[in-house]
Amino acid sequence: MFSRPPPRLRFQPLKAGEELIRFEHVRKAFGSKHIYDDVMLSVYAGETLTVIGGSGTGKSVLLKCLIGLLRHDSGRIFFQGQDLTEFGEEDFIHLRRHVAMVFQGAALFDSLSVGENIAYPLHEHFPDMKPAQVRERVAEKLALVGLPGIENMRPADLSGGMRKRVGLARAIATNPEVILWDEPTTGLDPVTTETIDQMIRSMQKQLGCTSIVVTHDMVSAFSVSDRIAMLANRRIVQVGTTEEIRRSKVPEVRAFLDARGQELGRAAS
Ligand SMILES: Nc1ncnc2c1ncn2[C@@H]1O[C@H](COP(=O)(O)OP(=O)(O)OP(=O)(O)O)[C@@H](O)[C@H]1O
Repeated sequence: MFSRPPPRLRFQPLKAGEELIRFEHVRKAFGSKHIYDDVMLSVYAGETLTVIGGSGTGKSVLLKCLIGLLRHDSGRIFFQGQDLTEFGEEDFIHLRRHVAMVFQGAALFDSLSVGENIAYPLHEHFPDMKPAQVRERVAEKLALVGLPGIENMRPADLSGGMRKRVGLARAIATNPEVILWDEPTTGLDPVTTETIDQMIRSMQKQLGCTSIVVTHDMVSAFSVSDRIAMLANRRIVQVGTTEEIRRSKVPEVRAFLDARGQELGRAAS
């Protein structure tokens, strides 16, 4: 009988503040288009780190390389000291039970109900889970994102904000320790944006999750982050606390913030 090899990932419970993820001299190109020449970045357990940068600088690609949806060309990506460069697809499937991604646009399956969408990763990662346990887990996660009892609705009937929250409920169904947020507030109105920002913060406070957020919404970035890293010129040009970034003299960061000064001014007024 075919048997799966044992997962390579040895996952240990996290201690807040310990280095959890490290990008070391990571390079990535698509054909002749160089995305990263030398990306260096550490992420610490329990923090919310936001990656900012202009359009097309490779913010989403960074998240995808971390969970094996894309492979980097050289350099190393470590997760709890384990080198993901050596991981195969089976290992990444196991990793994605611990590191879940909330996709831009939620990426729900329109042919499935909300409940079936949230149950999907449970079937993938816990095939022996009993139907009653699955139903209970789905209900628990929907309640956590403030949408109790909508299991039977269809994704097509949901507002943009609701879709994002269902996408979050699906991402956290397996109780992951790390949540990756790809443009969580893009295309949302200010009130819904504030709700999603609160969700990011509450995942950290209530569940102790580590979050990596990718956004070009600087109001959200300053609101949710412990630290901010900026991607420009194919590398991380600065990483620091929100205050350090606000007062940054790094030219790429300054230019990025100044271009968004109006947006930030509006949020402050
Ligand atoms: N699978 C792929 N094949 C080829 N090119 C890709 C692929 N994925 C991303 N790219 C390219 O890599 C670059 C970085 O993409 P990425 O989505 O990470 O940008 P981003 O910084 O998240 O931008 P945005 O803020 O506009 O979403 C873009 O030029 C994109 O077209």
